[in-house]
Amino acid sequence: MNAMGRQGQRSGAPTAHHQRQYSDQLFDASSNGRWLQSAGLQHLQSSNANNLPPLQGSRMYWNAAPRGFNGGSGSEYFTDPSTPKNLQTRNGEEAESPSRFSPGLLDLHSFDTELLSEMSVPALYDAPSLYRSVPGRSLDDSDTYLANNKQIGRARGVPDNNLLKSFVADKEKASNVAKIKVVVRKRPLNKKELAKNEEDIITIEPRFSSLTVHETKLKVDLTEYMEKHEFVFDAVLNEEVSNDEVYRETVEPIVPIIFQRTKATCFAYGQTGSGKTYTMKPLPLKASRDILRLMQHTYRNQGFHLFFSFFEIYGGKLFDLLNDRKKLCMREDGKQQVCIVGLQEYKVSDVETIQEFIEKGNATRSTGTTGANEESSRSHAILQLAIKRSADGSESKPPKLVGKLSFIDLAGSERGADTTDNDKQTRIEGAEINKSLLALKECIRALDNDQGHIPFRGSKLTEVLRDSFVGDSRTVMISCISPNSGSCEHTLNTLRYADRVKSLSKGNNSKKDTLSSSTLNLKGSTALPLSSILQHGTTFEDDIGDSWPEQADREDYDIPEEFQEPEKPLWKKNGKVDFYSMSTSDDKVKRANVQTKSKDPPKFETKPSQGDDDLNALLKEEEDLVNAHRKQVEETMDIVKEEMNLLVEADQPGNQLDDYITRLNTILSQKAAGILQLQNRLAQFQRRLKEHNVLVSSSGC
Ligand SMILES: Nc1ncnc2c1ncn2[C@@H]1O[C@H](COP(=O)(O)OP(=O)(O)OP(=O)(O)O)[C@@H](O)[C@H]1O
Repeated sequence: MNAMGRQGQRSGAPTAHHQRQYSDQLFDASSNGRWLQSAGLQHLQSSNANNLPPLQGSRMYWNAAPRGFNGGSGSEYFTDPSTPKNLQTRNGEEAESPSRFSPGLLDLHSFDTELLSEMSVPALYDAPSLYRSVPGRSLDDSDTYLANNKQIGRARGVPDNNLLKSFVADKEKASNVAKIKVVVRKRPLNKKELAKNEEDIITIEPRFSSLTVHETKLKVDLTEYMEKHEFVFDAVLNEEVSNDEVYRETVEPIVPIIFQRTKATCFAYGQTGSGKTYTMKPLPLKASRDILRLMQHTYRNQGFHLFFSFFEIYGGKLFDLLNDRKKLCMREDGKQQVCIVGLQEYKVSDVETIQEFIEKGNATRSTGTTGANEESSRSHAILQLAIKRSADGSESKPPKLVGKLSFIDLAGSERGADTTDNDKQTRIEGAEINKSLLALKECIRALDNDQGHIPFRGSKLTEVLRDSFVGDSRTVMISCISPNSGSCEHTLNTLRYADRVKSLSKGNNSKKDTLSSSTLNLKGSTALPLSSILQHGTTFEDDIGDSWPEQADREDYDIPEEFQEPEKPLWKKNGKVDFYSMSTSDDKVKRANVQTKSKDPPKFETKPSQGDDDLNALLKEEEDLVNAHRKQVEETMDIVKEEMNLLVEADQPGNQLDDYITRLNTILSQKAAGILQLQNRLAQFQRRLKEHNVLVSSSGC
């Protein structure tokens, strides 16, 4: 049975729309080989489209159970799908016809973002609780303020001084909302895991937005030891955190700024069964509620409208979830802007209608069963809330797009290696999913790096999201992790992915060259010692008031010194030792202490053991340094291996993948060169230590 059959596609009567057949891009297997060769991985070349490695999987059967976004709990599903055309609002009125504003050929860009008269971001932003979880708080609490807000209804007029000031202040607040926010959510152990007595290997320190993965490893002699991996993110949410709190931490802060010509994207990433759908489900409805409130209060009578669309990307193809899974086409116009041909967009003005649409869409989504999740999303579902505005307040002309909030429930990042089922369809699904996850990561990196070229064409997902990534955009990534020991490797992969996405997000978006950005990405994957962050003075108190605190500057403790400064002489004839500057803050503290000591006039050490002690301590430091770098290289190798797996499974080369491999190779060679340099230094040091010992013993001490 083909993919479509298995999805139970409906043959609902298509509405009359312009459609253009989209033919999937054919990928050149030879270029697949090229990038593998460039990475020195020719042996993986056989893993191309015609010869994929057997993907294992515990996916047993196809299951078209509805799932996806809705406003309810994880277990709520839509049970009574009706076609959107027949949708009625609660008060019996018919919902706006999709064709009223949707011309059938929906060009995501044809409605140019309107040049709005400058308008303040609602003072909702003033509430610190928007950034920190306060139980029971909702936008309702702000209604009184909003109703009295003098800016209401004035924004279109000539701004007076205060309004202007307020606008500037609000604008600043809006720009304080980081371009990329990475939040991690841990789910509780499930029944299966509890029954198997699986351990919870994740500890969370919410105060420092940090978490530790406790990985059990085996030594060569087969004794067990524990390796700790520490990570720090913008926020880390433990298993007790409610969906309301997740909303407050992630989406609530960006809702007001989509009225400010911002396009925001919120997506969940993680292993299959880690809680992505559970997390994403309630967010769109909560956001719609807040958007409608803002429209009805702050922006009342200002011509704003909310539009709703919901579609999925399955196997690289687009399907309208609100129009009987009608196949959609994507095309680029002359300005390289993406249009989704035939996507139904509905004007909505009440929460009930939105909920019905969400449920309707969820009911239509493609799901399957994986080992970790009986109802696994095998597609990326994209729910978009678009804010549009009628230019002159009248509805004679189509309204223009002002801002957009996209919610993406990504398909599970189950790796080929985890699946035992190697049926072709499953492999194609897996390859497509991995390809898009990889492409998404690349786009986010490129964006945050302000790179001129954003590799949107890496996948359908990124092509579709193109307009959410250009211009003034915000991205919230929620990384979902499973706590059980059996998921340790996946959890580490998810956290490394998240860390690499985050590693470039310092809020300043300064230009960085490709190489250094890649270096940072890779560095970011190395677990950050909490101690070093604390030493940088970042405290919880410092973070309060700053919604999305910037990370401590990683360069301070992550860039190997040998790449920054020329080597200094190690040991001078007068017996005074010059110390290397070290790369970690810990080491810097040590060095500072040692240097303070060495300010005293050097005394001739009569006890050889003292000099030896100093030198031995130094030798130990050198050894530690070499080991640290070796570990870093090993970790980098792990990352490269993981990326390679993804690339192979994604099975789609593309130019950006070539570039990516080249960058990884460069970083690896740099790291290897660094290790070699350190080893030479160590050997040199050992020679000098020997000389020193000879000197000391010949002086008769
Ligand atoms: N934070 C949580 N609290 C309670 N239950 C949760 C939580 N997160 C997930 N679950 C439960 O775990 C199961 C799997 O979650 P979910 O379907 O959201 O995973 P997923 O990451 O979307 O998987 P897939 O990628 O396969 O679609 C569901 O039964 C869900 O209700």
